[in-house]
This record gives sequence, structure tokens and C-alpha cells, in this order.
Amino acid sequence: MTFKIYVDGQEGTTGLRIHEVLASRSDVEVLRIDADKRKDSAERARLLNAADVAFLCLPDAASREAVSLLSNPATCVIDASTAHRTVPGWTFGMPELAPGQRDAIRASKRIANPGCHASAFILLLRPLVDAGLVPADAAISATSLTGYSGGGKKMIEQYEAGGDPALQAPRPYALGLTHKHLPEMKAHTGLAQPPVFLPVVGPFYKGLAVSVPLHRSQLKGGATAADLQQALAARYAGERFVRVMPLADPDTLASGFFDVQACNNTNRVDLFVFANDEQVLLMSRLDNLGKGASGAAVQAMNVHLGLDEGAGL
Ligand SMILES: NC(=O)C1=CN([C@@H]2O[C@H](COP(=O)(O)OP(=O)(O)OC[C@H]3O[C@@H](n4cnc5c(N)ncnc54)[C@H](OP(=O)(O)O)[C@@H]3O)[C@@H](O)[C@H]2O)C=CC1
Ligand SMILES: CC(=O)N[C@@H](CCC(=O)OP(=O)(O)O)C(=O)O
Repeated sequence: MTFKIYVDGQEGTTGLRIHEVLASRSDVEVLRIDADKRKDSAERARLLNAADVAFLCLPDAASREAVSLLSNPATCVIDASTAHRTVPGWTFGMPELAPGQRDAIRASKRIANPGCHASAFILLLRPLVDAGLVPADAAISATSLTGYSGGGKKMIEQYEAGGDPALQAPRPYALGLTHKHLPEMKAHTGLAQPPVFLPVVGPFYKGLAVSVPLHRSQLKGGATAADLQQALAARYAGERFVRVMPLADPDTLASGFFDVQACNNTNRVDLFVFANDEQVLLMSRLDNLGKGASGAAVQAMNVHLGLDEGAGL
């Protein structure tokens, strides 16, 4: 059996990547819209409703419009935008989130793909909050270092045009402390309040690393860094796309630097716990276009359709 797939936003950064990931597969037939009709609502509606799975790789407003164009109850939508990640009736497309999440993704026709920064943050924190090691009311802060492809076509063009010295250095942003991923970071970790979140975009194409500093006094009941690492390892045992590194990963420490790009071209996320006697630094890394976007979207599609979860990834 082949499944019909349509990508609304096929010429964008995440849409193109989904096409690349699906290109070698014989179990899906990818429907394409004519270039001159890419923003024609009637033609988009026809293709959206002809698909078994429709990916929305669009700005938030266009994603909401695409959902309003759906009339076929059999079409499953996987929305890569921020529009529906905490909306009731939508399922968060992160199979590793918690026991039962795969069943929810399998059953749902409305799947919201997690944000790139949020994916790295949630995969790091959720098991620790669930295990009670990080109290739900903890005051958390997080930094995320990301490649510029996370900003989509416009930011890629800006960086690749060259000539602006300001783009040669890392640039902190979202300084109004209202980054669009905060609601999903709170909702899907179980934290009572969102983190103070500082994203930083750098002069490299892709790769993303989130770091979360903690004082041991913030952990519950004298828990240690080893307890955190063990809780992560236990939660993700058997997960093919999550790699929990050894406590204070010796290879990273020996190199002296953290490689933000080491998960590029994979659908993997790596989780780290660094520590001294009093402090802990949690870190996670992923490819913002892989597990942070298009890879995760295809993984959710595979789960929804009951296929091998890693097919094509
Ligand atoms: N880049 C990343 O790392 C990640 C992105 N996302 C999210 O995924 C979504 C897509 O992002 P990304 O691919 O980076 O964005 P891009 O800007 O690269 O691509 C968006 C595409 O949508 C098209 N588009 C805009 N409006 C419409 C419309 N009304 N009808 C049809 N097509 C339309 C654009 O057309 P045109 O080419 O004419 O501009 C463009 O091709 C966004 O919501 C983004 O926030 C999520 C995770 C990671
Ligand atoms: C560098 C850069 O601008 N990155 C984007 C994140 C892209 C992303 O993953 O966000 P969505 O999935 O929510 O679209 C940002 O921080 O807004």
C-alpha cells in the first residue's frame, strides 16, 4: 500500500527537507502543487484533502488557513508551525514525550510538530520533572545556540548574502523574553512556569544546543547529577533517536568544547549531564532541520501510519 503525502509549503526550508527525506521511499506517493499555484487556496484545498498525510510547512497564519481548508476527515495533518502546539484537540508530535504518546499520535488526525528549541528543552526536562528530581515549580533558565537555517528562507538568504559584519558573530535574540516556544516548553515539561529563555543564532547553517544550568540546591531531596543522568537513561532506554551520554561525557570534556553540529544530518538528539559538586549543567543537541523539524515530522508520520518509525530517517 502507498500513502498519499502532500507538503503545503513545498518550497520552504522544512518542506524541501521533508521532500528529500521522502524521496527514496516507495511506500509513499508525494503529491506536488504546480509552482504557479503554490498559494492558490482552491488548489491547496484539493491536494490537502487528497492526502493521507498533509505536512504544513508554512508560517502560522497560513497553517491555520490550511486547517480551515480541510474537509476530508481521513486526512491527517502534521503542522510544523507554532500555531497548534498547545491547542486542545491537537497531539504533540513527539513520540518519546511520555508513555502513551505513540498511541496518541497513531490515533490523532491533528498532530503539532514540536519547535526546534522546544524539542531539545522538553526532551531534557520532561523525564526529570516526571521523576520528581526537578521540582515542577523550579525557576529554570535555558540558552539555545542555533544555526541560521532555523530562521527559514529569509534568514538563510540574509546570512548567505554575506557582507554584514554583524552576522559574523553570535546574535542573542528574543530579548523581550516572549519567544514563541515558551508555551510549549511549559505545557509539555510539566513546569509551573516557562524558563527564562535566551536563544542565540550563530553564523553556521544548522545544529542546535540547549543548555540548562541548575544548582544542586534546586534538585529535590539531595538528588545528584548521577541521579539525573540515570533518570534520563532509564526513560529513553530503547529509544532509537535519543542518546543519553555518560555522566560528564569524557569525550566532550577531553576535547574541551561542545560540538553543536554533531547531530547534523541525523534525526538524533543527544542528552548530556555535566556537573561539579554543587552545580549541574544539562545540555541537549540536535539538527534543527532534523529532529528539530523535518525529521521529527516524518517520524510522526511513520508512527501515525503504523510504519517503521525510523523509515527514511
Ligand atoms: N527552519 C526550521 O528550523 C524550523 C521551522 N519550523 C516552522 O516550520 C514552518 C515553515 O518554516 P520554514 O520552512 O523554515 O519557512 P520558510 O520561510 O523557509 O518556508 C515557508 C514556505 O511557506 C510558503 N508560504 C507562505 N505563505 C503561504 C501560503 N499562504 N500558501 C502556501 N505557501 C505559503 C513560503 O512561500 P515563499 O517561498 O513564496 O516565501 C515558503 O516557501 C514555520 O512555521 C516555521 O516556524 C519548525 C521547526 C524548525
Ligand atoms: C534562528 C531562528 O530564528 N529560529 C527560530 C526557530 C525555528 C523553529 O523551530 O521554530 P518553529 O518550529 O516554532 O517555527 C526562532 O527562534 O524563532
